[in-house]
Parts: sequence; C-alpha cells; structure tokens
Amino acid sequence: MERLSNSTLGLLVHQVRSGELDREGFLQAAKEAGVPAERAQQLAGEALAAWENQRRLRESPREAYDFIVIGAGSAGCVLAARLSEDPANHVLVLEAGGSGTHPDVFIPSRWRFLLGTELDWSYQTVPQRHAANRVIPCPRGKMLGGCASNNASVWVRGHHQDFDSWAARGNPGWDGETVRRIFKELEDYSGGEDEYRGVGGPLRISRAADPHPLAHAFIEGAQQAGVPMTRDYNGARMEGAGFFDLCIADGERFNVARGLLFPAMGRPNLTVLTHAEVTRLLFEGNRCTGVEFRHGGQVRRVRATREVVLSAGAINSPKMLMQSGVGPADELQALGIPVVRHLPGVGQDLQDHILVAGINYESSVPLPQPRGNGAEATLWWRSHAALSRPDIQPVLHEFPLVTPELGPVPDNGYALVPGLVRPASRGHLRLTSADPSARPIIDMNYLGHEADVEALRIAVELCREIGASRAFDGFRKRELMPGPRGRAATVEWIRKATTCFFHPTSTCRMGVDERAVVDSRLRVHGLEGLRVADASIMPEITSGPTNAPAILIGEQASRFMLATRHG
Ligand SMILES: Cc1cc2nc3c(=O)[nH]c(=O)nc-3n(C[C@H](O)[C@H](O)[C@H](O)COP(=O)(O)OP(=O)(O)OC[C@H]3O[C@@H](n4cnc5c(N)ncnc54)[C@H](O)[C@@H]3O)c2cc1C
Repeated sequence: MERLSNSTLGLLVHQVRSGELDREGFLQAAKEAGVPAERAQQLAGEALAAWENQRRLRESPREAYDFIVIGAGSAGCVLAARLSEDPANHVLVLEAGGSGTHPDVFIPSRWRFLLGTELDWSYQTVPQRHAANRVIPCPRGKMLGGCASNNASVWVRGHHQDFDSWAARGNPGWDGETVRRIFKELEDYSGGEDEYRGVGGPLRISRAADPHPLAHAFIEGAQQAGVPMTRDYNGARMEGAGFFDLCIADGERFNVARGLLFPAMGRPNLTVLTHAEVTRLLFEGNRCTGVEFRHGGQVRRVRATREVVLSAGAINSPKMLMQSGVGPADELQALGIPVVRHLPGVGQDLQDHILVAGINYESSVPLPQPRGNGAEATLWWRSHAALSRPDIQPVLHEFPLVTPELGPVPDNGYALVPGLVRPASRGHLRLTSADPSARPIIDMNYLGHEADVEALRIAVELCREIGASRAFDGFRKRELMPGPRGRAATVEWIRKATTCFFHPTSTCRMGVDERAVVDSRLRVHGLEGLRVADASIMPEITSGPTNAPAILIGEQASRFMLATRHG
C-alpha cells in the first residue's frame, strides 16, 4: 500500500470496521499519518465496536426482521440508517458485494480504475443501433455504497422543475420545494448555509478546494462563449458554468455509506450482511413475506414482518422483480416464471444521460495530474432558447477521454465532453432466463430519438467553441477530434463517440399510469409489504447526475415506511 497520509484515514477506519485491520495496525498507521493519539484511539474504538457488533449479529441471525433492505447503495444506505434509528426496529441489509475497502474506493480521482473489477457488476448494453452498433459498458458498484462507492463523486440535486414534473405526474410530496428542504437537511456543505444549502447534515459536500488550472480555463472559456457563471448550480440557478460540488472530505471520497450507513453499524438492531446476493422475493398471495438469498455457499431464506424494500438499483431492481414473478406477464410466462403480479412497466422506460467522448485536445504544456475527481468544472445550458430548463451538460475532463473505437489519443491532453441530460430516447431491460445469475438484456436505445442527436450536435459545437477560446490558449496545442466540421460529419462522429454518464433510471417508474410500477409512497402497485426505493423509480431522469436524487429517494422511502409503522 502507498504511504499513508491523513487523507487515507477514512479508508483505515473502514478497514478496522470490516475486520481487515486490527487496533495495533490502525494505531501505528494513524501515528505515521500524524493523527493525534487521542483521536486515533477514539476512531479505533468506534470502528472495532462496529466490527464486533456486526460479527455478533451475523453469527446469530434472526428468523425474521421488521424490515429487509436489498442492496446497500445510494438509497439503501439511507434506508438502513433511518429505519434502524428506532431501536424497536430490527433491520437486515443484504448486500451482494463486499465492504468496499479497496484504497481506490477512497481516492476520488481513481474511480475509473474500479470499473470492470470485482467491485463492479460490469453490465453492458446490447449493440446500440443508433450508435454505430457499439456495445456500451454499464458499470454498477457492487459493494457497500453501491455506485456511490465507484462514482465520480459529483453532487447534483437536479433542476427544481424535474421534481415539479414528477409531482405533476400524480406523485404528491415530490415537488421541487419539498425536495429542496430534504436536500438541505441531508447536507453538510462546506460553502455554508443559505436558503438552499444545508450544514450539519450527514453528507459532507465540498466545492473543489484547489481546482485544476484547466477547470478555471473551462469556466472562463464558457463565459467567452456566452455561458454565464452560476454561483451555485445546487442553489437558486442551475443553468450556467461552475465548479462541481463533490462528495469529498479531507481529500477522500465521503459518500452516503460513510455519512449514514457506517455510523449506524454499531447499533444492535441493524445487521449488515455482505456477499449476500438476493435471488428471489418470497410471496404469500399478494404479500411479500421475505427473500431468498445466497450467502457463504448456501441458499437461505429470511422473513420480513413489516416490509421488504428493494434498493438494488435501476438494473437489478427490475431484474429482481421479474425473476420473482412481478413484471410483464407474457415475458415471464415465456421464461417459465410463475406470475405473481402482471406489471407491464417493469424494465421499461430505461433512461440514461448520454456523454460524447470527447472533444480531445493535446496540451502544449505538461499538465498537472487530475485533481479532486478529475472533472471539476461543468455547465448546464439549453440547446434551444425555447426550452424551460437545461438539456445539455458539457463536462471538463482533466484527462483525455475517447471511446475504444476512436482512441487512443496522447496522454498529455484533456477533453471537453458534451453531455445530454434530458434524453427523449427510451430503452428497456429484459430477462433472458429464469436463472437469477443470467445477465439481463439491456437496451438503452441511445440516440433512438432524433432530438437527442440534434441536442448533442449543438453541445459539440459549444464545446468546440469553448475549447478554441482564449481561455485555453495556454494549454491547447491542437484539437485531436472530432476533426471535420459540418453537420453530417459531426453526427457520424457522435454515433461513434457516444457513451454515457452511467446514470440508468426509471425502470420501475413511480406514478399512476398503467406502466407505473410503484405509487407515490414507493409501494409496488397491487402488492403488499414491498417497496422499491432507488434510481429505478424516477418518473423521468433528473437533469443532472443521479446519486443525490437516489439518496433523496432512500430518505423519502424511510419517512414513508416509518410513518406507516407508527401511523
Ligand atoms: C462509474 C459511475 C460514475 C458515476 N458518477 C456519478 C457522479 O459523479 N455523480 C452522481 O450523482 N452520480 C454518478 N453516478 C450514478 C449514481 O452513482 C447512481 O445513479 C446512484 O448511486 C444509484 O443509486 P441506487 O441506490 O439506485 O443504486 P446503487 O447505488 O447501484 O445500489 C444498488 C446496490 O444493490 C446491490 N445489489 C444489487 N443487486 C443485488 C442483489 N441481488 N442482492 C443484494 N444486493 C444487490 C448492489 O451491489 C449495490 O450495492 C455514477 C455511476 C457510475 C457507475
């Protein structure tokens, strides 16, 4: 392991909490890192107590729990923490992945190196018809924290109109004003409190502390291209250019697992079982009564006396519903899966944010290493003035970024990456077999709608303008791609350069129409004892990265569940 510093303290504590590092080893490393002895003893004591507690709980499992949470990702971590706040609730969390103690999980700029490892479900799409028939990766975090442990650490709430439109689709309690208050309560924002931003909440959010010189150039270049700066895209105005807010504290990833799940792991009423992959939901009539899961080479069953909440993410939650008999009846019957409930919308309406990788430049000077998450500046803009909210989001990458079909490019470079955040295309997800270990068919249908291609073409032009601006004169040796200008050439390049931000959503949509899967309280339509709470329930994808909205969904779900219990 590299020499330890103060900025690996969170990792060390988590290794103790996970039984991988003992007290002596921790105290020695903490001393070398310059952590005051008293603080080190306190941290070691808390982490060891959590480890001992979890070991005890795992060794003497209950037959039944009040609540079973499937998946400890962005939403699941919140649920685990909130539901177990009341000592009367016995809560079981089943997570297919491990603890997530790899050092790269804690180093924000290393997230790319976690993709395709054992910490990733490593899904991929079928060949994308409108994107030059290319197969596009769909990574999903597989560890405590889920995708919040392998994501790019960017904190974006979304546009208030996103949530107003969720509410307008028959989902009271999800409007922009309500969610503003909830986000505020969740945040501990380094920029201080105002009408929008919160301090003192469980999630530490910071503005890039010392942004890369390229990030400054990007914001200046955007202004030279006519895009004003926004002081706080999570505040009064999303539209404009600005530095990212990041889930980083003291140089380390500070995700929802660190903010909410880990501090709760010392509670005697919260059992967190890792390497526990749920294979099936169990039903008695219309009621979900428990789950079947694989753990330690065995197939086990456990009952829920109150509720099961499915937080396995936008790919695995619809997959789990379908393999348990909840989904489009004809598809399930064709695979020999007994139908518990016909819900035609399960796996439909799949959405994602498209990213075009990328407008790449070779640098004229040696560039400093990427800082923070390696992508510290962005902008939101409207491709047409008539739109009421931004639909495109270019992002600066402090390193080159290309699809395999277009690469490689020289290392000493950077990329301006056009993004589409209000896609019109809709894809779907289907099972191929009744076997839970079979991979689903994931068809994102990227660029399936012409409007998406046109919006991205405008985003490409904007990025090229920013890249060619005076602000980048000190860095730009030459533009490496896309190359030829003109509409046809640009569109052809977009099809080869299309990939995504890894934000799949909406495969178990919340709503009241015939394709909706859950109601506004996240209860699965037509069933009892079962909710879905994760990015899959979004009625429509938000206009920014989806981690903060997934956390909001977990928070809302826990409030609904606790209100029901005590109501
Ligand atoms: C590479 C990458 C970069 C990203 N960058 C950003 C970013 O910078 N900012 C941002 O806002 N968003 C980002 N996102 C997206 C964001 O992180 C996700 O939308 C969000 O974390 C989803 O939360 P979730 O609760 O829906 O699911 P997840 O976080 O995916 O959690 C699902 C959990 O369930 C577990 N699970 C799945 N199936 C089972 C099963 N059968 N049994 C038991 N457990 C199971 C999984 O292992 C996982 O831990 C990124 C995503 C990726 C992959």
